[in-house]
Amino acid sequence: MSGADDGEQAMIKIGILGCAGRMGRALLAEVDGSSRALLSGGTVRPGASPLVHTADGRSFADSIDEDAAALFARSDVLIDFTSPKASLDHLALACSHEKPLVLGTTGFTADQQADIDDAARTIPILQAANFSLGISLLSSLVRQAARALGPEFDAEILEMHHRHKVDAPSGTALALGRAVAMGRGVDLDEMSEKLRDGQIGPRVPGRIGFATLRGGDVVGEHQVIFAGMGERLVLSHLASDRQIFARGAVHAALWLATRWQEDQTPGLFDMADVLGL
Ligand SMILES: NC(=O)C1=CN([C@@H]2O[C@H](COP(=O)(O)OP(=O)(O)OC[C@H]3O[C@@H](n4cnc5c(N)ncnc54)[C@H](OP(=O)(O)O)[C@@H]3O)[C@@H](O)[C@H]2O)C=CC1
Ligand SMILES: O=C(O)C1=N[C@H](C(=O)O)C[C@H](O)C1
Repeated sequence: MSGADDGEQAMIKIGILGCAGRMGRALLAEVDGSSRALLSGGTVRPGASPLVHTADGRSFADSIDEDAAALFARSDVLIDFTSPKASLDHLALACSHEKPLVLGTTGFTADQQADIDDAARTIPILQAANFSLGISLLSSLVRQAARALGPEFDAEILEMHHRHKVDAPSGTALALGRAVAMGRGVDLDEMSEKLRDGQIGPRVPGRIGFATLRGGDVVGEHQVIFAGMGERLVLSHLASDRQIFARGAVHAALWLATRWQEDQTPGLFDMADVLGL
């Protein structure tokens, strides 16, 4: 593809960190099928096989290995859906190579999140706990509902995911909790209630409750319940195909890389920035 003089956009080279995982494989398929992106390669954990198969039967082995630094060097933008520890290593590489990073990993501690916020002063980072279009819209609806209903309506957030998920509550549930807190003008850390067991007493007014379910192959389901006296408002999102997250992440990577090529300014962005919400 040429580019500049015929008005076409240049292809963006995307590297996939942790490309053998559930999301990594979905991302390989998505980048491979994109008309705007070239796959610059992927990483696997040291010692793991570099041969990766996607759900639709495609096989990838070229430029897949354990050398994350080399992948950073040959990519315009990197996408990371791994684990908090691996993501922090990748964050350091993104800073030293001055490359934009799309972060989909969830389950960061407050200290790890502070490191991400710091790095965003040097490079552009797009972080989202959920790359689906539906959740981006749901977050703004939840904020609006929380503002309109006030704390007299008890807010409870319920999520269910597949049996392999290792963090709880899900990053999306926490983001929806932040949307409730923002709508009410309170701090989620002060108001959240994540554990209930035994003689817990009546519900404390104003708290934002979380409940976690795990099982089978559930891709990702979230409900935000506003329970009042005599009525309940239930807002929900059901993901039935993991590919929606990969599609959103690749769209975000193209947006972030283009932005970086145009103005070289760092910052921490989310899907609302990409979608213009
Ligand atoms: N933001 C969003 O829209 C979404 C976010 N997620 C989040 O993405 C993350 C990953 O989820 P999922 O794909 O289901 O998990 P998986 O466990 O299937 O995938 C993670 C992959 O990362 C690999 N990995 C870990 N460390 C390294 C490393 N240092 N170098 C290279 N590869 C590494 C793992 O390898 P190994 O198996 O050898 O350990 C594994 O293949 C989770 O935090 C999840 O919550 C998931 C879906 C959507
Ligand atoms: O681990 C998953 O699978 C998912 N994780 C994300 C989260 O923690 O919110 C997003 C999605 O629901 C799938």
